[in-house]
Amino acid sequence: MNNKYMVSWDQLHRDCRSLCRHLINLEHEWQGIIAITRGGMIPAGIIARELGIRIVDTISVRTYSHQTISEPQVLNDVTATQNGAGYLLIDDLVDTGKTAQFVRERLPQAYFATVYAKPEGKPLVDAFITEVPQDTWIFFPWDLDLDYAKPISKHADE
Ligand SMILES: O=P(O)(O)OC[C@H]1O[C@H](OP(=O)(O)OP(=O)(O)O)[C@H](O)[C@@H]1O
Ligand SMILES: Nc1nc2[nH]cnc2c(=O)[nH]1
Ligand SMILES: [Mg+2]
Repeated sequence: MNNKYMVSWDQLHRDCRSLCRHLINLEHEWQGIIAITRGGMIPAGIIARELGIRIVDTISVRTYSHQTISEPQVLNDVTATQNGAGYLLIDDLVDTGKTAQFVRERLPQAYFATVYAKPEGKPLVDAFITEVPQDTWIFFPWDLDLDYAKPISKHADE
């Protein structure tokens, strides 16, 4: 994928807090949160803090190896609930929707929210905050490093 969308820790925190405001406006008493690991873990932690939720479970699903998609694989299943009723289901993003569809089949009653969404996958989630184009790869702060940036003009260092 040629285009990149780089997310800083600040932006991630802001976008997670925007998602929290949406969730609070639903005025629902959540039983707990289920994070889809690994990507959903940091957003789920921020949401747990803002909403005062202390029960956080996980379902570990792997669909990608770097940027190559394959079939979703459950590496560790959720334990707290049968069908997700009363739970918030949190992932970092929905792209093709393959992971979301797979998890939804297991937890059909959960309220599914992601921080970022691409057009193909967005119909599969109940809520998201920021839309990113389909041809763009999202880089999260936990995958990035602070590094030297070359000047935009090729004459700048002369
Ligand atoms: O909508 P999709 O096309 O299915 O892509 C979205 C999924 O891909 C990433 O997970 P990944 O499989 O890379 O595992 P990870 O969360 O452990 O990094 C991301 O965290 C979502 O869970
Ligand atoms: N980090 C990251 N993981 C993904 N998994 C599926 N799409 C994406 C993406 O755009 N960025
Ligand atoms: Mg994931």
